[in-house]
Amino acid sequence: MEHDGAEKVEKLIVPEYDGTRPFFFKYRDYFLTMEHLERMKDVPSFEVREDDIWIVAFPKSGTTWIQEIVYLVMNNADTTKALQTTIDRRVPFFEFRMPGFKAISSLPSPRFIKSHLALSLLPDQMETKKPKTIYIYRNPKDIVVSYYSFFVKFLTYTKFTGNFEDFCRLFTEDKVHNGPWWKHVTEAWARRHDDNFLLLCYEDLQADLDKNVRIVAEFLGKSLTDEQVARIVKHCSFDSMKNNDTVNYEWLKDRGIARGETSFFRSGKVGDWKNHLSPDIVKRLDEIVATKLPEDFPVKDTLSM
Ligand SMILES: Nc1ncnc2c1ncn2[C@@H]1O[C@H](COP(=O)(O)OS(=O)(=O)O)[C@@H](OP(=O)(O)O)[C@H]1O
Repeated sequence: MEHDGAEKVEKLIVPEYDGTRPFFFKYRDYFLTMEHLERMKDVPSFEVREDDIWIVAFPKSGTTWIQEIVYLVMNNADTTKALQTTIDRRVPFFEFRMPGFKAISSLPSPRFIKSHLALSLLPDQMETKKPKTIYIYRNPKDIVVSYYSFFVKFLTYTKFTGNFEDFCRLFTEDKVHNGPWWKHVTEAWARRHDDNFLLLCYEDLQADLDKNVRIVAEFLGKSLTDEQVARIVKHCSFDSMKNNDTVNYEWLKDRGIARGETSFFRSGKVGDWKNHLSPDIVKRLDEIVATKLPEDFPVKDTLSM
C-alpha cells in the first residue's frame, strides 16, 4: 500500500465549508474532520501487532456494542472487571486525540483497538501482520438519524448549523465524517471471506445477540460456557448498556464534550428511521443502496426483512 506523507495529505485537502456545514476535508476517498485529518500522517507507519484485535465500523453502526462484547469475550465474561474502567480506556479509539497513537503503541498485548477509519486508511501493517478484525455495519437510514443526534445534538464541539434535513442531505452526498458510508462498507464486504476478518451486522445482533456473541467468541478462539454467554448477553442489552456508566459516554458531559439533555444510547432500534426521515432522504438512501453497493450486499433496514 502507498504511503501518504504529510506533504501529500496537505495537497489532498478539499475545503467543503460554506458557513452552514462542518469542516470536512477529503483524504483519499473519504471525508474527515480537520482534527482527524491532521493525525492521518502518522497512521500508515503505526506498528500493528499480530495479536491485536481491531474493531472497525462506520460511525453509529454498533461499534460500542462490539467493543463491550469483544472485551467480555476476551476476559471470560468478567463483567465485574469491565465495570471498573470506561470503554474508551479498555478499547481505545485509534484515530482520536485521546489516548493517542503513542499511548496505544505502549499498551500491553493483546490490544483491543476501535477505529472508524475505512479499512483502506488503516496502518500499512494491517496487511502483513493480519490482526483479527471485526467490522460491523448497519443500515444507513438508522445511521443517519443516530449520526445527527450524536454529531449535532450530543457533542458540544461540532459546528454544524444546518438542520436535520441538511445533515441527511450531506450524508447522501457522502460529506460527513468518515463518509462515503457505501464505500466504507463495500471495502469490508470485499474482505468478508478473509480468515482474520469477521463481518457482522447491527440488525443481526438485534435479532439474535446470543448467536452473535458465540460467533465473536469462535472467531476470537475463545470457548465460553452457556452461562458466560448468557452473562454477556444480559450485560450487553440496550437497557443495561444505557445505564452502565462505563460504556454510556455520560462522562463526556463532565468534561464539557457532550450536552446534558441528550444520550449516546438514543433509541437502539432497527427501523426508527421511519419516525424521522423525509421521503426525499429515504429515496436518496434507497438509491445509494441500489446503485452503489455490491448486488449481494444485504442491507436490513427493518427487522422483518
Ligand atoms: N446494546 C445495544 N443494543 C442496541 N443498540 C445499541 C447498543 N449499544 C449501542 N447501540 C446503538 O448503537 C448506536 C451507536 O453506535 P456506535 O457505538 O457505533 O457509535 S460511535 O460511532 O462509536 O459513536 C446508537 O444507536 P441509536 O440509538 O440508533 O442512536 C446506540 O444506541
